[in-house]
Amino acid sequence: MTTSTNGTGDVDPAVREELARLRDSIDNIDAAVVHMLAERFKATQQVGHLKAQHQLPPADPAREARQIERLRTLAENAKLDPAFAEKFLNFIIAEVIRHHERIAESVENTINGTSSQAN
Ligand SMILES: O=C(O)C(=O)C[C@]1(C(=O)O)C=C[C@@H](O)C=C1
Repeated sequence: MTTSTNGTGDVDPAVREELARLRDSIDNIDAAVVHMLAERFKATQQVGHLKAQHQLPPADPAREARQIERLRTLAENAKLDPAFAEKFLNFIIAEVIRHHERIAESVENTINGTSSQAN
């Protein structure tokens, strides 16, 4: 293995620059992911309210199966591990379902005249 230190323990400036450039790109991607997730959760909050108002169940396993199938194909085409893409989507959906359940409880409590609020 080659070393990028110059013998005094300092990292080669060219390597340091390349690392900084790549980290800038990673920071931009992470920011985009956060913004996209925020938009997704804004949409799913609205779905949660719609479902609660019309007594629809928080989870829709058939819809999830279609989403997973679609995301796995997208991941394969993008050379991303489809198993990772599936785990990531399941992780997000589990959180969405938790939010849906909280919203449903809150709507029920409102109908029954008991307090508490979810947004
Ligand atoms: O599409 C819905 O019905 C949703 O509630 C959204 C969503 C999702 O996060 O994509 C969440 C829960 C359902 O099981 C399926 C999909």
